[in-house]
Amino acid sequence: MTARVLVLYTGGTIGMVPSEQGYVPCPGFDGRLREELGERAAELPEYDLVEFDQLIDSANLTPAHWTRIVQMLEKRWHEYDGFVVLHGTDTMAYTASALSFLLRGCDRPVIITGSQIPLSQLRNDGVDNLVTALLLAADRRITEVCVCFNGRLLRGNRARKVRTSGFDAFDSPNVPWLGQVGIDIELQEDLLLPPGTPDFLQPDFDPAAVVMLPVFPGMPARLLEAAWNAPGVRGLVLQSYGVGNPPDADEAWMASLERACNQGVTVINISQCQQGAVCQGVYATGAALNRLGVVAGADLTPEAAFAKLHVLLTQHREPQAVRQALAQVLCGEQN
Ligand SMILES: NC(=O)C[C@H](N)C(=O)O
Repeated sequence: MTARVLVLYTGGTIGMVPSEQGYVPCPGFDGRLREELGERAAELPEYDLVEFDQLIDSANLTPAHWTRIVQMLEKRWHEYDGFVVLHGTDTMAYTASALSFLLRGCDRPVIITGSQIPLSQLRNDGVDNLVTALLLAADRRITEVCVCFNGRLLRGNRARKVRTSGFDAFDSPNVPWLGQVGIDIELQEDLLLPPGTPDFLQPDFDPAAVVMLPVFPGMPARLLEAAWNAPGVRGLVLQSYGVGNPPDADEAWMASLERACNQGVTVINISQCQQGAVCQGVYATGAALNRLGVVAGADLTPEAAFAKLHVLLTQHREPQAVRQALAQVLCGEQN
């Protein structure tokens, strides 16, 4: 029996066409793709393609789009062996992270891809990325959300966009790739997550619930205050220095952070470094955060920390419960 794959086109460069203002998403991707693939389509897994009613440049992504994607997949989950989500690269890592937390108990491949140059252009990376994604979406050894780009298979919640214009735009700086595509498709089977039993979440996200802030030298306390004290904010992703160090000598700044924690805002601390983990306590500056109840975000990427906090805030009301859940490893997102 041949595998059947559902492709969901959400927008992004892969299906864009030129306009006077630059590239814009364009409906009718299925027809353009089948024309491009021609007879080669017969060698691929059988696929159906559905698209968002409103295609987006992924710069316009909001958390509501994550729920929309889950709804569209969930409705057809048992009709297909695997799924490809075509997405813009700008916020692909956010969506890959969010889907990994929302598609709880995932038991088949969900491969997210896109491209740096549209399929409509002579020289493009869209065809290759899509063909590889289709083949991987038919591989039942994969039972998790992955990003596939330029021959790399990455855990979705570990992936980051690391280049603006190179075809090798995605990497997972803190963990090895799950697979590599050269002459052969090589999967690191020992690294893949085991299948679960689907129990998907389709939350009604409050887009205002989470803010993310990098610390910078001389950052005024009032900026921190304005961020966490804005209406609706229940979570703050703080991107501190090195192994998780904030400017603890700034009393007003630390007092603001303490007020945030005391007023029920869940704060997770991650590093501005590309690689490595937060360890609050190596330095006295970082140890100050332990006293306030700031969650140490281990080696989470900013995208995964943001998405994890958003999802957990829809599941738990009590800040203490959110903090406890944040510290757990849910689907390979942190060590
Ligand atoms: N390469 C891309 O897909 C970039 C585009 N702006 C997007 O994220 O939708």
